[in-house]
Amino acid sequence: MPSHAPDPTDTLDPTDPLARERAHLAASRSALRAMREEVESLDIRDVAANWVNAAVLDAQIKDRISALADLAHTPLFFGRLDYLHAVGAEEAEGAEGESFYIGRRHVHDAQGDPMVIDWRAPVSQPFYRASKKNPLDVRLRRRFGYTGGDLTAYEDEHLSDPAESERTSALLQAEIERPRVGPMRDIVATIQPEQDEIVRSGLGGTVCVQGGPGTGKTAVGLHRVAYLLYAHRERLARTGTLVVGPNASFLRYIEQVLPALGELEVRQATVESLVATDAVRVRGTDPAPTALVKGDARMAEVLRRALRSHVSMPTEPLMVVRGSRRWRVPAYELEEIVRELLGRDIRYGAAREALPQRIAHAVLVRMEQAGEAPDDRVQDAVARNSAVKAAVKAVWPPVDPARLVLRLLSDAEFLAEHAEGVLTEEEQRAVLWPKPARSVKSAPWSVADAVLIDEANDLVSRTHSLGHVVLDEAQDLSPMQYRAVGRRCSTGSATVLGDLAQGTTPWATADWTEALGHLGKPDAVVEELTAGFRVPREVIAYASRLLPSIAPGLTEVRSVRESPGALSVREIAADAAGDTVADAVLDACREALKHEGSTGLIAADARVPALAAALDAAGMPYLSPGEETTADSRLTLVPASLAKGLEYDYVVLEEPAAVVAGEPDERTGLRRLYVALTRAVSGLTVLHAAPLPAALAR
Ligand SMILES: Nc1ncnc2c1ncn2[C@@H]1O[C@H](COP(=O)(O)OP(=O)(O)OP(=O)(O)O)[C@@H](O)[C@H]1O
Repeated sequence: MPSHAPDPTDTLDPTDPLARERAHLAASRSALRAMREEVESLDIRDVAANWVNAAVLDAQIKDRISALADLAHTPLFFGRLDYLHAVGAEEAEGAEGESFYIGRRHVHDAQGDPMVIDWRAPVSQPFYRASKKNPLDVRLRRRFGYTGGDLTAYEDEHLSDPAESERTSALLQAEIERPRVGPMRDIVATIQPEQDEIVRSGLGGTVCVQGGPGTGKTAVGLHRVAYLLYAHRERLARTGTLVVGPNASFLRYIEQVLPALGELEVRQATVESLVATDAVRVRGTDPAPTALVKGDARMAEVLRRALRSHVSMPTEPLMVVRGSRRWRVPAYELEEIVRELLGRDIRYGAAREALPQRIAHAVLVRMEQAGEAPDDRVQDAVARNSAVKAAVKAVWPPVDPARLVLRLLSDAEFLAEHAEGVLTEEEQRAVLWPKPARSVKSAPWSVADAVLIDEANDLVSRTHSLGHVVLDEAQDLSPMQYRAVGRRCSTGSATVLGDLAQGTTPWATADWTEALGHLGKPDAVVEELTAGFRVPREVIAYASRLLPSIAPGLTEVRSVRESPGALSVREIAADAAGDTVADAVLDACREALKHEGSTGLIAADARVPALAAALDAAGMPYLSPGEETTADSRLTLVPASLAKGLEYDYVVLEEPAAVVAGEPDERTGLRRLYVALTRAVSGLTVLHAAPLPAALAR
């Protein structure tokens, strides 16, 4: 596969391929400008009937204008495909194949002919999937290399030429090796075949991706939403899409990927923010054993029972007076109605709303039997009759979900009544608050409690389901949290991304099939990604020493990085307090900062204040995780608990033993360490004064 470097003189030669490609780039850019100008010049005064329409249209136009922006540093196209035959034509027809430029968005000329094809279009797919073994009718695949915004190189693969051997692409490799500054970026130019299969899998099915650190799970998930939005734009615009990530700093890190792909409407949230309500303020924390029980799926059954216990069987007949007549519905018949509603798979609130009409219907039957001919209006009126209302209130009272949970966590008897046979006595004691709470407002709600309230909410009235949800770092969710996410895609589909070896919660997922059951998607397909794009060979080999202790049986990541990576493990002297000497840490950071790109200083959460003070004292500015690295500010101080999902060119990891000790048990500690060890793109320096954990020291 020949690579072509630029020759400044040949830009003038129209027969030179690079010059021609540059000319196509220039022409595409002006075509894009023309498309943007056309939208900008739209006058909506005549078409918008009222100000609401006008505002909506105006917002859509603004979005469209920003989607049509030509970003100086994002190349308009990154590849070209020359087909052997016309797309869709029979090969025998011998029609000359067309050539297509593949880019982030569609660009057409004044005649409407395509200049650049969206990477998500069907004709673009072979750019990602075609190989020498299966050329997919592609004669030539060309990748473009850019320096700044300038097209400076290209690389050809003649996929249908048996004489040309298959080699890895230097441009692709260069893209993978490129140092990181700033937030996460898209990978449209270099999506790999196994990733593309996940990205383009249909909207109907849920896909779960197990993949080690840096295998591109997050990237794949985000590109899948972009793909689905392209392929099912109308449906998803109606139903909505959502990306769920572990914390706010992670969401900030990934937030620019979808807008860069032209998708501005995807909501991003944490599970906590999803279940948050105005009435319930989270300010409490649970000890691990409590959180473990509260996050257990059996809590859903306890809630269901507790809620249904509010329904009581009618013991009195109902008497409805209309005009001079009285209509009597006996208790046994009311009971039948209630039992029928209880037996149906409808929400508590929906059943409560249906009940007056059912009772009214029973009254109407009696009216008909007496020779009257009541119509629907009469039935409505009976349903609104005060006696009916009172009966409904007595039999099927309204329930406030937060109050229901409050009572379960405060009232040992009420809990025992509904947890009988579901939770052990010890488990019941674990979930009860030490002191009963008086009101929803003052209760010490925890994150796990908010999830319980969300479950109760859904039992009362169905949660709105979106069209597609991407769930990242899924391995850390409790069963109850999976359920919370699952009800937000109950009629849609999901992309579940995670790594069992990186689970650091006491309830971390041990098995994807079980987790997918909690999500309500038991039929989801589980795919595995094993090619590692982030972590260089030596570094991943070092981190993988932990795998047998933290997730036996998982496949080790195979780094596709060319660079072996700089790995340095240094023992340093401890100070009087037994801590690593801050000077050594600062020196290692200075050393790392000599390289291009970002540096992350990762340490046990408890060590962060001391390190922050040392950095301040040394006059070294630093960022918090998720804050954007810039050319001037490239050092981030990262508490180990926030490192998940993030990456830095160079990582200085302070005191592995402290990272392990920061967690309640050793396995979780080693998993936390595994996460910290796998954040580096180019180099990792491990500094320790305490002995290294045995699994690592091996
Ligand atoms: N096909 C690809 N081409 C170029 N870069 C890629 C590709 N796939 C992934 N990467 C890069 O590899 C890095 C790791 O990707 P990503 O964060 O998606 O991995 P992950 O599996 O979610 O990792 P973790 O388990 O640590 O959260 C990112 O910088 C991403 O851009």
